[in-house]
Amino acid sequence: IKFQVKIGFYCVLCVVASALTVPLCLLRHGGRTVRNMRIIKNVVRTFKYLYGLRFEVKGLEHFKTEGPCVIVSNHQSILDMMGLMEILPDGCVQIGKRELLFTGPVGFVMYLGGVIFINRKSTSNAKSVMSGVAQAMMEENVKVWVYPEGTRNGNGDLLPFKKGSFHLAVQTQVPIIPVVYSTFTAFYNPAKKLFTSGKIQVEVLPPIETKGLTGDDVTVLTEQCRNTMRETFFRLSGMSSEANGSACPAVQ
Ligand SMILES: CCCCC/C=C\C/C=C\CCCCCCCC(=O)SCCNC(=O)CCNC(=O)[C@H](O)C(C)(C)COP(=O)(O)OP(=O)(O)OC[C@H]1O[C@@H](n2cnc3c(N)ncnc32)[C@H](O)[C@@H]1OP(=O)(O)O
Ligand SMILES: CCCCCCCC/C=C\CCCCCCCC(=O)OC[C@@H](O)COP(=O)(O)O
Repeated sequence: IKFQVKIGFYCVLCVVASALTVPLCLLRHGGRTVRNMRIIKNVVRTFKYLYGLRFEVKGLEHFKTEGPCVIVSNHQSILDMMGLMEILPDGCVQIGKRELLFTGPVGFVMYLGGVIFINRKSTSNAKSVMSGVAQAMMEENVKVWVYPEGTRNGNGDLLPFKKGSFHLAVQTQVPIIPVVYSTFTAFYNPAKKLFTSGKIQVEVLPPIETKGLTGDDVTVLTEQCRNTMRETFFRLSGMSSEANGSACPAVQ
């Protein structure tokens, strides 16, 4: 029951905070713009105190690169939104599934913040949205945050990566900046109905340059980036990776 109440409260909090933030965004900037993300970020960053969550962040200097880039990170839960806002650089929009647009005030505030919605059920639609993103990224100098696993995954490992964000980076020749969050399983586990306070280690990794790469390099690039993120994920989570690809808690 306590678990459901905490998650329920999180959803209510998101809805109420969004409903209050929508007028702020409209009054401040008049409509959809990535500049609203600053307002949203400041609101969301207060949520962690209600849940006793702490973020320990390393590598923020890697965000200091000027100009557009593609940020990729692991995706464990709807709670990731707090981790995202904890470190989100200015001028950065996220790619989200289209269904999120229809969540009332939450969808509206995402829209106002510039979130780009994709239809995951249609590869051709998702690809054409991504090529629009490529153009906007370069013309409007924005960064794009993508969850390359394409869905939430709380199983203590990373899912295979979708290639859309890597195509995007190669097509625009911008760097990829990986961000890794340690596993939530010690404090948040829906299967065990566990949701307590906890600490999350976050690491922003050095940019991966894509200058000179072509579409033919995307598969290798995707795999290399995933391997680096996976190693970091296990290290930050205090786990050791096994040769068969599964993960187990380190014996310490
Ligand atoms: C104030 C209070 C506020 C309260 C809170 C409210 C709001 C907070 C505000 C903001 C927070 C926002 C947070 C948003 C989080 C949202 C998280 C999500 O929704 S995650 C789910 C959606 N995201 C993704 O899916 C991204 C990752 N997916 C991809 O990149 C995919 O590749 C894809 C582009 C979606 C396409 O996927 P699909 O499954 O259809 O196809 P494949 O990936 O299998 O690709 C098939 C084939 O095509 C090639 N390909 C892919 N993309 C391209 C491309 N751009 N160009 C060329 N080719 C492409 C790919 O390589 C495959 O070919 P092959 O197998 O031969 O290699
Ligand atoms: C009028 C309709 C009202 C509906 C009320 C909706 C209530 C909104 C509830 C919770 C808000 C939490 C918003 C956090 C945003 C985080 C986005 C997120 O993490 O989405 C999950 C998505 O990445 C992957 O989805 P799947 O794992 O594939 O599934």
